[in-house]
Amino acid sequence: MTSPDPPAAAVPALELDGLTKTFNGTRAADGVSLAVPRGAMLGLVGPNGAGKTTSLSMAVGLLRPDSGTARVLGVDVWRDPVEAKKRLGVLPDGLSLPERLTGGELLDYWGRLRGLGRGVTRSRAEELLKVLELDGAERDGVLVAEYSTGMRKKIGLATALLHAPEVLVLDEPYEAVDPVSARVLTAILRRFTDGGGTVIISSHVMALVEQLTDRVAIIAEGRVLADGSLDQVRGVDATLEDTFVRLVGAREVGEEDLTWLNS
Ligand SMILES: Nc1ncnc2c1ncn2[C@@H]1O[C@H](COP(=O)(O)OP(=O)(O)OP(=O)(O)O)[C@@H](O)[C@H]1O
Repeated sequence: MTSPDPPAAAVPALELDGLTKTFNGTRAADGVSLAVPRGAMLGLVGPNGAGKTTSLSMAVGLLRPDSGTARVLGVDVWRDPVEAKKRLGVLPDGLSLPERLTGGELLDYWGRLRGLGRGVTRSRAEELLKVLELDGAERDGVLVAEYSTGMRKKIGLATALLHAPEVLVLDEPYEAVDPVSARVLTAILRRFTDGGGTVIISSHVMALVEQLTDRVAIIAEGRVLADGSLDQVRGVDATLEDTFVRLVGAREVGEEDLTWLNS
């Protein structure tokens, strides 16, 4: 007898099980397992080269794992990529976008790829450009090729949101974004989770993760070292940064290092 399917609400928004990836003998991800409940905002933190981008790329169908599975709302990303990707909005690391289009033209193109109607795409694109303060550039006919780093991040986010996904996976969404736009981004993400959506972001900024997210996972050398609610991971009287440094290990700059920098 097969066991009955779990109720829909009990199925995690994102479930990673034993994801592993080796590049040229280096284990970038070494059995990464995580379950992110629906409606949660999870911050994925870890030092440079910890395996965050590798894990997120495998989680969203951009990088094939050597082993392990990734499920979005119960749908296997690698077995049923079309169905899984309908539910996913992704801001990948180093996103490459068609360059010779304005932001509005890019969103129009993206809407077609996503199978959205013309009218829906146009009204959502207009709203996204306005909220993300890219409407001025649009009026001036600025091409994505001419966008600043922060503007590229914002238009990338707009492409991730356009089809109204249920799960957002954003690799360093706040990187290079000015403080005013960062507030807008936070408001969008909060509204998204308030409406039942789930957000996974990676970031190096511990204070931001502490302020924004309700769950956190710490990853180092391709392994998840801690995962849970903020209080579970850091305890009640430690900061996330303290916990991060304790788990990952501090590196000191010794007196004898870089002495040639002293004048
Ligand atoms: N395409 C690739 N080819 C070879 N090695 C890779 C590739 N992508 C990642 N790596 C290696 O895998 C490891 C994990 O890299 P990854 O980019 O996942 O780390 P990260 O946690 O996202 O780092 P950062 O915080 O610096 O962005 C690193 O050792 C990196 O050099």
